[in-house]
Amino acid sequence: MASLQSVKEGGFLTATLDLTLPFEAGKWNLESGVAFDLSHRGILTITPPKVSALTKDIIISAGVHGDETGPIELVQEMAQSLLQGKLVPAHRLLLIIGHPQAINAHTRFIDENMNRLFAERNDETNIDRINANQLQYAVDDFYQESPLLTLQHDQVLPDRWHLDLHCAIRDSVHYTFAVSPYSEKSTRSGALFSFLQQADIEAILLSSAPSPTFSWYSAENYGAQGLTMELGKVARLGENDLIRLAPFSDVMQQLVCCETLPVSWDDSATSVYRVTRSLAKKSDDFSFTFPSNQANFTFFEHGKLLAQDCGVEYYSLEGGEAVVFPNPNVAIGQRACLLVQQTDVIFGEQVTIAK
Ligand SMILES: O=C(O)CCC(=O)N[C@@H](CCC(=O)O)C(=O)O
Ligand SMILES: [Zn+2]
Repeated sequence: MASLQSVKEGGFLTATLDLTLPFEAGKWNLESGVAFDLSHRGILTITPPKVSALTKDIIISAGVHGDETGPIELVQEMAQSLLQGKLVPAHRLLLIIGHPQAINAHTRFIDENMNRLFAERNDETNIDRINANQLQYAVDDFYQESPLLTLQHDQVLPDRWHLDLHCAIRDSVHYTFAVSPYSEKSTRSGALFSFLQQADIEAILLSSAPSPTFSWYSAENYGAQGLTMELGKVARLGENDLIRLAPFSDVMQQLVCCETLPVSWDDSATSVYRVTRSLAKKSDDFSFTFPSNQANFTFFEHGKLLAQDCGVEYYSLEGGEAVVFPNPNVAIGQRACLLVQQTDVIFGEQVTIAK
């Protein structure tokens, strides 16, 4: 079946991954008034039948890492329901399946980690860089060409969100968690944290420095409520336990289809961590003192030797630290792990760390 027809019938993922067929762009409407614009492979903009000052601009992306397939299945499920008219969105949506070549190859990336390519426009010397640029342009177009911009008064920007869905390589003390990228902009709203709690996300990590990730790109450049969502553990396409992700999937659907969600916060229901340090790999000598499959959020008491790199030793800080995303095999210069400590937050229109 031609790829555009396949998307119209709900096969967004299948058409995105079929690289034997040339890409065919298209725009169409459903009787409900929902409008679709397939502008590039894996990039689908959906406009609701009517917009108001309460309408959000929401990006939901998956497949930035090709082997993280549970989230890709969630995006396909949502796309299918919208394309077949079973769900009617209340907000503008950009659905993205980010890296078809890596998904087809069942690998995290082809030549280099695409989720480290969002700090700037890239020289297009490999497919990861070409795709990262394509995603940057798609985000730019979606936010900059929003009809919602004309509905806002006093230079207030539309309410922008970006959920970049991933899953973890290793086991984790918290099966689901979110990473909130660092930005000087107001990108940690009470509504965002309330959404995470309603969706049963177990923990939230507050980054303390800019990162070259996709969700950071939207937060930093567009003030979006951006998150990297870690949803379970990697498995092959079709072999994911989506039941465990059902609370998240349900509330994500409500986010898309309800004009507003109730906002509330219970300090005891979600663990919040602040990133104390990001350890960068400086040489091939880098090693951890624990196994490479150590679970995310494993806690180390103060003074424990965690890693060494060319004679420099890294010990856990006062109060102890937990390790997240430990990976000694990253490219030199890249993050080998995050170290985090639990923190209290003050909940309000924006969420801040309690000093
Ligand atoms: O499990 C792992 O080690 C990696 C899972 C993953 O891809 N995580 C993201 C987090 C991005 C962020 O810090 O916002 C990544 O490493 O790109
Ligand atoms: Zn990932």
